[in-house]
Amino acid sequence: MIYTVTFNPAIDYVVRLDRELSVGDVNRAKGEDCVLGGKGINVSGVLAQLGCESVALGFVAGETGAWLERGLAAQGLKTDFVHLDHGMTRINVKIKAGQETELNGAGPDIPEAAMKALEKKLDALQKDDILVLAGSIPASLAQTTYERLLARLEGRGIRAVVDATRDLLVNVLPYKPFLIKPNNHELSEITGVRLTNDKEIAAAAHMMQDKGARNVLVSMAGDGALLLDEHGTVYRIGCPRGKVVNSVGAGDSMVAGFVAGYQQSGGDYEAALRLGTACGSATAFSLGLATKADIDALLATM
Ligand SMILES: Nc1ncnc2c1ncn2[C@@H]1O[C@H](COP(=O)(O)OP(=O)(O)OP(=O)(O)O)[C@@H](O)[C@H]1O
Ligand SMILES: O=P(O)(O)OC[C@@]1(O)O[C@H](CO)[C@@H](O)[C@@H]1O
Repeated sequence: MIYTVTFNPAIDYVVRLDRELSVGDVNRAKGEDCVLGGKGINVSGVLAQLGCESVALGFVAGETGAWLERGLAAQGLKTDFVHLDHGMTRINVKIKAGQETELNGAGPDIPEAAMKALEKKLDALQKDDILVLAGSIPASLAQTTYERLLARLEGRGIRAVVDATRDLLVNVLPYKPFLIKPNNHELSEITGVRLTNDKEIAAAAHMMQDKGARNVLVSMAGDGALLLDEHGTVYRIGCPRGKVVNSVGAGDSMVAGFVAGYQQSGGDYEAALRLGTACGSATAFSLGLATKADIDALLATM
């Protein structure tokens, strides 16, 4: 089974402007949509499109949390959230003007009792299960939070996939995650190296592998992705063509496609990278997350 964990789910309020955002003025929207989000939840959504069952874990709070939970159930997703007594699941504002601007909330505090409730759920994981830890954590939690979960699960044969930034990601490396997926900017920030070409990106991916990551998938938005697999092979893939509508969730879709592709191909990394790319790009070319039809249509062109 695949489990995703979203510490900080969100309702994504996507606002479209027909001009550039004018900071400090009243901006009138051309239209708006609400999309259920948060990185792990997005991974679960795309996995479902690909025919892979998953359970979305994490924390929800307040009326927005209840709305999110109902919406996911209506989409047929399995969830098993810890309910927080205080605060509300955040609403993240995504402004689609000439450029994309995002305003992500801090999210509700997660008390120790709620952390323990999540750990109890994770204790039920079995050998060969996949655990996806994706996205930010509320400011009240330590940057060792993902590390704490992997330390508890160590030695149980669970494959961890981690999509996070800075210390939250770096701290899990000693626990040998199956996959990490930084984008090129995040990788540059972590390694402290300016990355200007594939050779430099591959070298930075090797640095992450030396620290413990088994597979390193570096996404580069419209420039595609580079994979350094656990055997030391580097794969480079470009993007299929299309019109970018909303790239929010493209990285999560790539993670979902990679995991599904890996499982469905019996461990073929090239196939995993191809499906990951099709999913990432199909989401970038859609308003919300990619559907199976969108993904299949792009795969046929690759
Ligand atoms: N502009 C684009 N055109 C085509 N494909 C794209 C574009 N942006 C993203 N993608 C696809 O999605 C994948 C992941 O994108 P990206 O590198 O932006 O991830 P990310 O930074 O984690 O994104 P996010 O945080 O918005 O989910 C890319 O490797 C590519 O396949
Ligand atoms: O604040 P985080 O947790 O880093 O990112 C949250 C978020 O931007 O990630 C998803 C897209 O990847 C959105 O659905 C959501 O709003």
